Amino acid sequence: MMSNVGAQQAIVFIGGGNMARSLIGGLIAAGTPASAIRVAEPVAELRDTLARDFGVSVFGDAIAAVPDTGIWVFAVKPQVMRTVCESLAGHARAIRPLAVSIAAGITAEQLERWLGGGVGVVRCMPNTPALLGAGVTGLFANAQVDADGRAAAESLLSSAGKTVWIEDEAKMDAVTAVSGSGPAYVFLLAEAMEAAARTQGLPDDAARALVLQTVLGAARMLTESDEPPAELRRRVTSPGGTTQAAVETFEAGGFRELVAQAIANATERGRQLSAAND
Ligand SMILES: NC(=O)C1=CN([C@@H]2O[C@H](COP(=O)(O)OP(=O)(O)OC[C@H]3O[C@@H](n4cnc5c(N)ncnc54)[C@H](O)[C@@H]3O)[C@@H](O)[C@H]2O)C=CC1
Ligand SMILES: O=C(O)[C@@H]1CCC=N1
Repeated sequence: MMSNVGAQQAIVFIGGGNMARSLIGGLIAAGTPASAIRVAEPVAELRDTLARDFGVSVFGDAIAAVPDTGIWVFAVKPQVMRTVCESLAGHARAIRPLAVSIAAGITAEQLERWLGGGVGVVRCMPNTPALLGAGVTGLFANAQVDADGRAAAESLLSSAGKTVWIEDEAKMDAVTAVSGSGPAYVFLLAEAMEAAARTQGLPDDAARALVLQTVLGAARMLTESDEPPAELRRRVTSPGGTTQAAVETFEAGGFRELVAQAIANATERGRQLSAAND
């Protein structure tokens, strides 16, 4: 979907790190003019790269960057969010921006309070495939956000991939644990499969090519066929064959319970990030 955010109001990213870079890349690729995007980032090297790669305006300090902007995207770590928001509260009262946060754990109530109250907040959780326009983002809007604000946030994040609105904010920590962190689980599986392939004597480059294309092919089957994962798995698994030997090993080792526990722990860490940084 084409982004039309840039045509309406300037966007400022507060924090120009990894996720901001992914989102900015997505916005530019979707047609948002670079002139509509500003980035406040204290690290000079990151500022220079963003300006060079995307042509966006860069600032060392958020206070200098926010005037005349309609959308503030908070892309700093949860640990610094309170300080950053409080430093902008005066400007938030004057400008009444739409505040969009991508920070794990930090709640819309916290963001609104730190910004001085009466601010529309959309709490989002994107993921790194945003860099390729292949991400997915969960979004939650507080009561101050009107239909136009929802549309603006959705347009912004849809440059990064698919969007899913979450009506119960308490579930945003689960979104973070499933899709925000999720790419890392797939990368971990790929790492483990590559190492195992080498253990079985495959050369490094062959191990890598076999694993990467298997992950890509399986992801495409998951998303391009109508079959559920269990059915796709069943079709690979010949009775008494090689896949059965592997899958039985996973099951015996508690693979499903381990995944459930990992996602439960990640969800709980989101809650802790909120409490610890209040
Ligand atoms: N990395 C990921 O896969 C995802 C990260 N997130 C969230 O995105 C946020 C950013 O994460 P990353 O991009 O990975 O971290 P990062 O560390 O790459 O980026 C954060 C940036 O904020 C800058 N910063 C620090 N203080 C600042 C200030 N006062 N004003 C402006 N900028 C300031 C830092 O210099 C840094 O470049 C976090 O809150 C994280 O929870 C959300 C979804 C996925
Ligand atoms: O690990 C984290 O806390 C962030 C949020 C989701 C992905 N990275």
